[in-house]
Amino acid sequence: MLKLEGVVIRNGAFAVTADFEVADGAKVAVIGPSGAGKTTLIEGIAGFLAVERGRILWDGRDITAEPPGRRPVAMLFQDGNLFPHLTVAQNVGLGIRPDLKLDADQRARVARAIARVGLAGLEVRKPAELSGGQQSRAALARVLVQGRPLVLLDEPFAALGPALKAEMLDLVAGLVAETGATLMMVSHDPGDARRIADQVVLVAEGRAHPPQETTALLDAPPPVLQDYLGTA
Ligand SMILES: Nc1ncnc2c1ncn2[C@@H]1O[C@H](COP(=O)(O)OP(=O)(O)OP(=O)(O)O)[C@@H](O)[C@H]1O
Repeated sequence: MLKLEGVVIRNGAFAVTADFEVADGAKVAVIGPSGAGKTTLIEGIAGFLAVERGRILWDGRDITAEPPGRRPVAMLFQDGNLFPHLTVAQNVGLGIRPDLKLDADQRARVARAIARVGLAGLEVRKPAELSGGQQSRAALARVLVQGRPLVLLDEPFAALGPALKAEMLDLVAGLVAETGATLMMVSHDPGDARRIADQVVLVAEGRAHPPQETTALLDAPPPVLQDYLGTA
């Protein structure tokens, strides 16, 4: 279980506060107005931004001071997920070892992850030789191969068209269901939350609110969310 205990995460002059728990295996969308602090929250949990106050716990273990690579976290960013000079297999292999010195078992794990996201046969291609959707799949394979129990996505599919985005969201939902991982996904689209998230963390006015049931929140949004959704 992820627990944020009186957490304050700072990003320059801006700070976001969070004090809540996320249950194991939950699928949580992080939504809220632009600039409200969604990325700040996710990067604080991942360890790319320091926690100024409070503690982050995973299964009771204090991970507040751990570097990103030691946290139980795999993260997918908005862009720049793939290295252009490396093949699909090498990009995925980075999820296991940054120096890419993989043994036979590890190479087999890479192959399985690539097959699971539907890219079997494309292992030796470079990112520029893939479509946008295929690039997203390769980035997801790298998340999968890490086998981490907490998956953080920061709007990784924003550049894809609606049909392709829906396909990728369903793939993400399937992958986390298979592995039992907990998912937190930043999105600007409430439709994404309805599609795969059972809960929503609303980030607004410098505060990340505790997870609420997706349909209940989106069907009866509080004023700050109404403004954002344009339903006020
Ligand atoms: N490096 C930085 N230094 C100072 N302020 C920053 C920095 N990065 C972001 N901010 C500010 O922190 C606030 C929160 O940014 P953040 O990216 O977390 O918001 P967000 O909710 O993810 O926004 P968006 O939906 O537009 O991506 C914003 O007001 C932003 O201007």
